[in-house]
Amino acid sequence: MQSPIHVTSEIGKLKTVMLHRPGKEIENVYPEILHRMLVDDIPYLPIAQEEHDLFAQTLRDNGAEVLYLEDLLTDALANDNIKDEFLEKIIAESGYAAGAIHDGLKEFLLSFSTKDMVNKIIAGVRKDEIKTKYASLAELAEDKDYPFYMDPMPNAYFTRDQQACIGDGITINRMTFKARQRESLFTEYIIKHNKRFADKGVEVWRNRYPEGRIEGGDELVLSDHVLAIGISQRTSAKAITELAESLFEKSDYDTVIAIHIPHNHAMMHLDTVFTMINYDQFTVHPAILRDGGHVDAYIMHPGNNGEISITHETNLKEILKKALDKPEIDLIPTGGGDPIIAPREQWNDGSNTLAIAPGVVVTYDRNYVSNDLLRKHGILVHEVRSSELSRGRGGPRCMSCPIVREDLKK
Ligand SMILES: NC(=O)NCCC[C@H](N)C(=O)O
Repeated sequence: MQSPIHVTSEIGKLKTVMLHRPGKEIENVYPEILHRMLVDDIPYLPIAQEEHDLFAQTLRDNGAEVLYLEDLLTDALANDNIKDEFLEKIIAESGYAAGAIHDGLKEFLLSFSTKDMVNKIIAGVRKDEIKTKYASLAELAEDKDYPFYMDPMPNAYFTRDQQACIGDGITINRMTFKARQRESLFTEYIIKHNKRFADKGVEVWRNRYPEGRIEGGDELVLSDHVLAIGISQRTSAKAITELAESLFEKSDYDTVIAIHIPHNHAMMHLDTVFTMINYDQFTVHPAILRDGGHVDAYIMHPGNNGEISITHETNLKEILKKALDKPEIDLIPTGGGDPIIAPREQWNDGSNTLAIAPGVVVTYDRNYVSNDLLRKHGILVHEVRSSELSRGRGGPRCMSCPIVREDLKK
């Protein structure tokens, strides 16, 4: 049976992609919680939505089917029993497994249509929106001034991270920070219960329950047998090992390149500093390269007796040449490598390009130095508006989860 998920590269023509249109969750962020919510500023919602609609239209204009996370989840919850089970889980993961607040939240959320309920869960539930029949002292007195029972999910529009499609399967991710952990429960329900995916042979390479942390921004599908993964602020060596074991056992993937990157907010995932844009071309933020273009990379292959063999290599170009079987690799530096322009444009996701076909990318318009350089290297660049979307600290790759891409010609 043909899986509804099929992604064997970063660059094959994009056929189907999942997005989330930013909603009220953006307006439930205020300065005191910015840091914990993993954003650096508060986007102006009407403009963020306009920009996001233009991004989605750019993808459609180039032949991609755009699916929205909120619609996929709504359809997955069509059956009342599944909706009830989902509500129990999301309320428990929000901190209320039982009790008056649990009951109040459930009654409140069930008063909406399923679509509005999904949007409400993403937006967050304020304390003054529900009435509880009885509240314990802890519920009344602890965190009295905190306004939410259910926190908003302002990062939900970065649909890259909650999961990642690899080959005919998916990783449903255990995310690092509390602010994002509930988001991958949505993916679990979509894969299990949305008719497009349920019982259609989708392999789950790794689900959200093992201990190791992993996020899709670190998972780069370089080919039909090579995966690159960031060892980063968001993805641990443990999760990478578990994923490699699963892929080597169950899929055609035989190479996992784990690349160590700085562990900080500006470079939280591998795709904030390194993306594939053509058969032999990549964007790279110069700050991850030591003299002579070196990184710390660990190349993993299936070894003997189910073990994994690991070699340490450092020359990024050589690693990529070998993994992709190419005579040369063009590494295009963000901001031309300038000491001010490169970090400025990287901060606003100048390295975070989304390839929609080999040599064709979508980027933020604000990173004009990097965009011009891409053009000079022969890349076709579709720029999208980015004043507000970029405030969430993610770019076009972060905002998209490819579900189907065309295979590359061999
Ligand atoms: N793949 C990505 O780099 N996604 C960007 C996620 C930004 C979001 N504010 C976060 O910190 O998780």
